[in-house]
Amino acid sequence: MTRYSFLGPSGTFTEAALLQVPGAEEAERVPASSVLSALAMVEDGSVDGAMVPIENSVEGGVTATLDAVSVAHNLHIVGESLVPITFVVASKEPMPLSGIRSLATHSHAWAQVRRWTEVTVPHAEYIPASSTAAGAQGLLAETPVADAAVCSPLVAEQLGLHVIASGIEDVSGAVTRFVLVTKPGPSPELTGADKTTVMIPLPEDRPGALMEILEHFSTRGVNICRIESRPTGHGMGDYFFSMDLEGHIQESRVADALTGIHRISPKIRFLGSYPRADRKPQQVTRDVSDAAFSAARAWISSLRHA
Ligand SMILES: O=C(O)C(=O)Cc1ccccc1
Repeated sequence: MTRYSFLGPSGTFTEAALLQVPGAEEAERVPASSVLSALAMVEDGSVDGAMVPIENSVEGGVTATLDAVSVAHNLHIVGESLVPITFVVASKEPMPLSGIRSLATHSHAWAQVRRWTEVTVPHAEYIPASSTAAGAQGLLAETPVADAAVCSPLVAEQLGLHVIASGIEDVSGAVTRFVLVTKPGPSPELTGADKTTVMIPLPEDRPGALMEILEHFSTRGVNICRIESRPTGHGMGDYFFSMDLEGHIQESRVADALTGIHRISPKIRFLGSYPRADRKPQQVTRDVSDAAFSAARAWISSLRHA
């Protein structure tokens, strides 16, 4: 039976993301207490894959995931899921908002309700929890971790908690993007609506290196849908770029752009090509189509072998 780890316990947004994976409902789902331990289970072979948050439409990248996946040499992204995020405030017994002195939740959730909490419960202390579901569960412990929790409506319902306020997110319509990570292997097949994730170390002492890298994508019509710089941890000013591109490594324009970038940044790492969660088909202009690339290659080859 397939085994997947995820940021648990049951009822997290990450589990909702995992449940979008075909077959995950029947698979064994192994809760982990952190993103890093979910990924470690993939590395040590105790699970086949891990679902972890990577990017939020309001807060940006999830640095723990970006860094872990980019730096590890034995992890590969094979899929993505998008989960709409909405939060409630829940407590064990009914209570007025004015009575809340402490709120337990995950740091990403806290970051997304800061304005609401500042205005509505300004004196409430933030009690960090390893996930929104863990924070909610903590209310039922013999010594409750907090007066109330910020969690999903589903967790509040599953645990029989009282919902004191709902829709408390500062920006409505927020979505979190999660990735399914496995050990390295062949990428899922080309669907025509795919993404590719790469990690590109910025070469030192090369003025204009970032511009040169971006030009390779630009001239081949490869759209960048996420770009983030992260410190390598090896010294001040030493950075890598984490990027998502539209397209699949099996498409010439993507492969050709990465071939060009390899000459500028030989330590570039390919982290996977996988189907887009929104299935939005790729519009490829004629001059960067696979057919255009193979016609160009055939032409050069005919010149070299004449
Ligand atoms: O704590 C959770 O439920 C998670 O899955 C992490 C998270 C928290 C807030 C928004 C998105 C993901």
